[in-house]
Amino acid sequence: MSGQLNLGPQAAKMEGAVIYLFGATGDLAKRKLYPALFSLYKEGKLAEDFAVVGLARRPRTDEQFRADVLASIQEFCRYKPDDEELWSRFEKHFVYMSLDIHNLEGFRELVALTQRLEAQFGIPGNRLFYLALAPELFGPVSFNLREGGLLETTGWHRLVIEKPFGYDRESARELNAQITQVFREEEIYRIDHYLGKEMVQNIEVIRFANAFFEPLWNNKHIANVQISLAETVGVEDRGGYYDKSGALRDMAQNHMLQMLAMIAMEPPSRLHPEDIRDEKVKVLRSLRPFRSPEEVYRNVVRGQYTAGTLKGKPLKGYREEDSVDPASVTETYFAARVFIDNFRWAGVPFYIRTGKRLPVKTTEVVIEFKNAPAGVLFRTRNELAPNLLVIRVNPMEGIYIKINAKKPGSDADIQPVAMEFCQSCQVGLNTPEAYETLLYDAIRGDSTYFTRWDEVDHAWAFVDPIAEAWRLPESELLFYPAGSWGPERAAELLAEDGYHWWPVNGQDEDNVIWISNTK
Ligand SMILES: NC(=O)C1=CN([C@@H]2O[C@H](COP(=O)(O)OP(=O)(O)OC[C@H]3O[C@@H](n4cnc5c(N)ncnc54)[C@H](OP(=O)(O)O)[C@@H]3O)[C@@H](O)[C@H]2O)C=CC1
Ligand SMILES: O=C1O[C@H](COP(=O)(O)O)[C@@H](O)[C@H](O)[C@H]1O
Repeated sequence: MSGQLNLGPQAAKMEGAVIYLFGATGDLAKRKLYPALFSLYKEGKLAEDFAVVGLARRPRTDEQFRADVLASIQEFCRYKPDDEELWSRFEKHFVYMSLDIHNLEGFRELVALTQRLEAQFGIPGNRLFYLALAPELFGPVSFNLREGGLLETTGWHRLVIEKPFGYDRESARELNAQITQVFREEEIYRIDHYLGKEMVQNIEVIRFANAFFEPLWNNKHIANVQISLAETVGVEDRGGYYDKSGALRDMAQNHMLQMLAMIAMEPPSRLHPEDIRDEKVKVLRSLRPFRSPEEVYRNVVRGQYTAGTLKGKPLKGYREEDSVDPASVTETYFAARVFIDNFRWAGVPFYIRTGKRLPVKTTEVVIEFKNAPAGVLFRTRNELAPNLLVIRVNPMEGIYIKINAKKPGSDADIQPVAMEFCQSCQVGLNTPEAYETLLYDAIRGDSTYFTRWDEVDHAWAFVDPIAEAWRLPESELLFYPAGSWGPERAAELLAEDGYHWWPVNGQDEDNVIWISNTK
């Protein structure tokens, strides 16, 4: 039922709803959620039958709240609110109520406000509860929504929750037990914003809508898979959260394993949310677990940035960042060699890495194919480069394939040629933001690109032994200067298997010829 892939007769239907934004004064609402709502409205994806109730403890009048929303859209939205008539229609849908989520009486008052909004905007009793709150508040909000009477409605009700979903498997299970006392699994939409990205959703299309990739998509033809999620930013003003989380929990447990699952899953029998998620779960269940701390140390790299420079600008080390423990051992870099123990992928290493304060901001997936049979043809020529399929997720979007071809005018010298489809160059960088896509899907009831509980549970099962091994005194934290590519050990991981990390972000070896819709 995905809007992106399956807009057929069974496409999810857009219905009006009251959207309750818990955490309305917070950073996420400001940077992502208000801009997403405005873009949806501007593009006509939200009609007039909706209302947004901003909820947080701070006092705000409706007017102040609307001014905050306007400021956030001016700063962060891909559309500017310069059409006054459109803006004045849009802002009327926003109201604010000061509410401490522990105050049950306040939830009862919210019922009265809801009824007024439903009547005013002709909303048929549908309610979307978006929790842009710290996870420890998810349980109490859920209980108070039920006890306060907000779930007694003639329409649907859905709960959208932010990451992190737990700190480890046990805490995730506790959290899930709390919210499932109130909401059914199919009413819970767990956000992983990477699943809302155009090119992550495009993985399915590239794989399943092209005849020539899928037959090669296995251990007979693929040598290794590399997933890089590099960031130039440090921890910014989120040091308090990040120092307790680290790259493993912040990025690997969710975004990286989700991308890995999309690359590795079997074709689903239908493009139905449950069928797709069933296939992803099978991948996560097949991840080879690290059975001892030694296995973790052999296959996983844990790094932290020290002071360095990026584009000539001096940068502090992680331990000097605001709200970070000066003796912190939290990792800002994570890399691992991972295997999927199933028939399709047996023996194929998946190398995954993520880090803060790396030289470029980029998310890319490289599929490296096995070489043509060695020594049969062209053995006297220069060494052949392997074929690559590269999926560029973020911020540039597109794909390229790298093949070998004869160097024109030469004596049949062979050179690599990269053929690129740069999607963002063609449509501009104005593709929908992940949060736009996901909010739209949640309102339409399309859960394809939200993580189901069993996915989260299996991801924690894989990650927990790594975190446990890192707690032992013999675990080594490697340091890398800000602005570098991370600890050298991450390169050794691949070198041990005869591979190397392919350059990302369109950088490449000098001898590659580019054929691109950009150049
Ligand atoms: N910011 C980001 O980029 C990302 C955030 N997330 C997740 O989103 C969630 C929110 O993050 P973020 O916006 O950054 O956090 P902030 O700390 O900026 O905002 C928290 C919000 O919660 C409200 N709040 C806190 N306690 C209560 C309470 N008892 N009753 C009612 N409201 C309360 C605060 O408002 P007030 O103080 O007025 O009550 C504020 O609006 C977290 O789970 C985070 O991990 C996930 C990915 C990215
Ligand atoms: O979830 C998170 O993602 C961001 C990176 O997201 P992107 O869309 O900008 O690639 C990361 O900076 C943050 O630490 C993490 O919580």
